[in-house]
Amino acid sequence: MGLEVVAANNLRRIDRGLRVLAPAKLNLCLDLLGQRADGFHELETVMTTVRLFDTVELRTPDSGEANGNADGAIRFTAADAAGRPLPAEWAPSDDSNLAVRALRVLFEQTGESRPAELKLFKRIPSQAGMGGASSDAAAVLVAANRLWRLGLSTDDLLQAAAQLGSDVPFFVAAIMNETGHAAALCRGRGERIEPIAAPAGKAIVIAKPAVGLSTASVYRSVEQRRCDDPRSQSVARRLAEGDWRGVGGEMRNALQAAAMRLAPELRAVAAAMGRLGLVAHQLTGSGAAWFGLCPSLRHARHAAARLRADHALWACATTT
Ligand SMILES: C[C@](O)(CO)[C@H](O)COP(=O)(O)OP(=O)(O)OC[C@H]1O[C@@H](n2ccc(N)nc2=O)[C@H](O)[C@@H]1O
Ligand SMILES: Nc1ncnc2c1ncn2[C@@H]1O[C@H](COP(=O)(O)OP(=O)(O)OP(=O)(O)O)[C@@H](O)[C@H]1O
Repeated sequence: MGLEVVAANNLRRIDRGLRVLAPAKLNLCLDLLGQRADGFHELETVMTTVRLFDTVELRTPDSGEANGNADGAIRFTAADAAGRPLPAEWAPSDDSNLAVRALRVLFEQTGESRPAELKLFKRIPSQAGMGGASSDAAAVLVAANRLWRLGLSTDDLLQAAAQLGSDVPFFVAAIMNETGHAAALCRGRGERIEPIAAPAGKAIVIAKPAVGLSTASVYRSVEQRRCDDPRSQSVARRLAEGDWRGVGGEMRNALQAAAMRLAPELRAVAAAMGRLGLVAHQLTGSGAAWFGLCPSLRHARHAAARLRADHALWACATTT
């Protein structure tokens, strides 16, 4: 069977299965509204997907291979974009990978398990605040539901997603979108999503130092757990209007100071971004990636090339 569009350009039928593009996200604004009794933080954050993707392939094993692949058995492999074995610091290549855990959560929720072949190709850097693991998990939930016609509603999928992580529901909503692109104002732990009808195609440069940051450690190190002047709602309005300079004028990230204390390397990244003529720049999520809004894609490409050549950073130019 050849490639055939199933429902959207980010979800395609492949032999015995589905291939899904799992996008990265950036937090254009992140406000903390206090710490909750369960230890999590109440958030208001504006998230957008960007056109940098991991690829998830989910298949029903060939009947010839079914031997030893019992009902519910998951054969999982993880690789880089070129199909080479994944370095351990990128993501686990065993059952602890969030993509595998997503399949198990779905099997538990539906009471139905299937033999499955799951392949993950990573491009999104890890411990970057770009939601790579969360997006992979969301891609698995959407793919499994479609492939095996499990009949879960969007609400069921969002509920399964919230069990896997605070960012996972945002990605389920994004991947279920026609275009695979989404922006949203997210509240609660991050799982309450209010979509923003934002124009796509805005240019961005992203850079990450070699160091990664653990999300839990960054939240633990925050000094001010409630923002005096939350800006996410205003950034969401600017984004809906396509006002990139307006977004740049108001955006901020309440986790940035804590991330910079834990990874002092970020000072050099911020300084390098500051010399590139960007509209605005800041940390995404809990880091360690840093991004800048650019006046054009050409500008973003030039900026990424300089960040790679002059500062030896992982860097890419992309769009929302
Ligand atoms: C930094 C962000 O990516 C911004 O979008 C998210 O807030 C983090 O989302 P995530 O990686 O899906 O996070 P989870 O896996 O749910 O939580 C990881 C850890 O981050 C902390 N955490 C996360 C979300 C939240 N609203 N408050 C928190 O304090 C908790 O210590 C938690 O144990
Ligand atoms: N599919 C996966 N991809 C990447 N990391 C994974 C995956 N599954 C589990 N992990 C583990 O989760 C950790 C953090 O994941 P990830 O890179 O998505 O976090 P992050 O960039 O901080 O994203 P977030 O914005 O959600 O906080 C990694 O260090 C890795 O050990």
